[in-house]
Order: sequence, then structure tokens, then C-alpha cells
Amino acid sequence: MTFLDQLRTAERQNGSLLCVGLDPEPAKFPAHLKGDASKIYDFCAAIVDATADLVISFKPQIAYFAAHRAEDQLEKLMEHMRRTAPQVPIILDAKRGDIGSTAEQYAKEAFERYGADAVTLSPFMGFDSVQPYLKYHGKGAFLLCRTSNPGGDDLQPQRLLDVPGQPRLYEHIASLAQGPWNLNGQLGLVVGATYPAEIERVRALAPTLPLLIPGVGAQGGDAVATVKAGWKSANGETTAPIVVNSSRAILYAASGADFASAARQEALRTREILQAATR
Ligand SMILES: O=c1ccn([C@@H]2O[C@H](COP(=O)(O)O)[C@@H](O)[C@H]2O)c(=O)[nH]1
Repeated sequence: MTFLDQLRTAERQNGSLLCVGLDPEPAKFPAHLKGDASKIYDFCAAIVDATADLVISFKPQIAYFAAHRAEDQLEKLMEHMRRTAPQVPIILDAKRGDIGSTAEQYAKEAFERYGADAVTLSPFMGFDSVQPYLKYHGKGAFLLCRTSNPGGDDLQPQRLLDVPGQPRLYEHIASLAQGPWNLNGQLGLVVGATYPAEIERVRALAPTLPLLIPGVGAQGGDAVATVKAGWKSANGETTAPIVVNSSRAILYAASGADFASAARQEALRTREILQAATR
């Protein structure tokens, strides 16, 4: 099954566009785990168990594990997700980008070491930095396109004067990903929920690509505007999935022993807002 098929299946089975982001920060853990980096796996596994029937995807962010020398806990978490929630595809948020020979190692890390179904990449170094990931048939790769952070304004909306039509940088990335770079239908794009007008533009330029959309929840992105801009359907079926990520708002919905059930309540609430916007 391809990554795109996995997303479609999870969306249908769980009735969800919501991706729970796994960004474990021991300093924010509930009181009984607080500050203890050896509990990263326990914390994340509890969140996974509480939300696995509510999501289209899980998105562990690798920096939160590596910063605490907790890559072994990430490996264990990946195994746990594959075993207990095999219907939910896993996007490893690593934002890699390097020359081809190094990219081969990053691809091996994401797909062989961690067993991710998809990875996030920076397209800044060009197609030869993306190609090694595409050799893993069936796996997905999301290219940063119009990111959710304010600093995205520094480069992404600038016009490329030497490219025909003088598109903005993010528009050019969307066109490359929809067209010549998408050799085997593995590419998707990252577009921030904080920029719904740009989501709409990217969807127009890349009508068949899955969009990973972070920025709802803690960053204040508009969940309803996001769905209206990015989610399209034909005969009641999604034409190209959107994967709307929320991390901190769900992970840290409560700071007590009830953190996992509070996370489930927040995931249920967010899932319903997203689903309602499709009707
Ligand atoms: O443009 C981007 C790309 C990636 N991210 C990542 O998504 C989550 C967002 O976390 P929240 O707590 O829901 O704000 C985080 O892992 C980022 O690294 C993004 O925010 N924006």
C-alpha cells in the first residue's frame, strides 16, 4: 500500500483529518513524569493509545527525542505505533535536506531505522537532495513549501524573477512537487494553517498532493479556514488528503495524571471542528 493509500484508509477508518504531533518536552510533562527524559516513551505511548482511533496520522518530531539522547525511545515508540495502530501512518518530522550521498543516509535513518511511512524535507538544496528518499517506493516525502512560522515570510513569498511567470518561491516549490519532481507519486507539501490563503493557492497548484498542515492549536491557525482552503472532495471522497497537525495543544491539554484522557478530549474536539468544516 502506498503512503497516499495509507492516508486515505486512515482518514476513512478514523473519520479524521487530525494528526497528533509527538513533541515530547519533559519540562512540560505531568507532575508524576515532569523533567524525566527517561519517561519520553511512556508519555508518548500513553498519548498514542489515547488517540489512535481519532487520527489520520501521527507525527513524531525527531528533535524532541535527539535533544534528550532518546533516539532509542523513538525507535521503541515507532514499534509501538506500528504494532498497536497499524492503520495509522507515521510521518517522521525531520526536515532533512543535504547532498545526495548524505541524503541517502538520512533516508535510511527515516525508513529503515525508524520505519517511518513518510518524512519531512527541506527542498532548498534541490531535486538531487530529495531523490534518495524517492527510491523507497511507497514511502512519502513532504517538502516544506509555505511554513507556519512568521519567518517563513523572509523567503517563501519572494518572487523568482528568472522563472517563467515569476512565481513566488512557495508557488514554484508546489509546481515542482506536483510536476517534474514527483516521479512516483510520493511527494506532498507542508503548508501552515496560519496562512489559509496560501493553502488555497498551493491546493490550486498541487491538486493531487497530500498537504501536511501544522499550525492549529498552539500557533493559533484557523482550523476551519484551513479545511475550506485545502480539503476538496468528489462524490463525498477526498481527492487529495490533508493532514492537519496539532502537537502542544493536545499533548499538554492537562498537567495531571489525567493527561492522556485530556489529550483524547482535545483530539476529539479538534477532530470534530475539522470534520464539521468538510460538511
Ligand atoms: O511549517 C511548519 C512545519 C513544521 N512544524 C512542526 O509542527 C509542529 C507544530 O507544533 P504545535 O505545538 O502544534 O505548534 C512542530 O513539531 C513543528 O516543528 C510547524 O510548526 N510548522
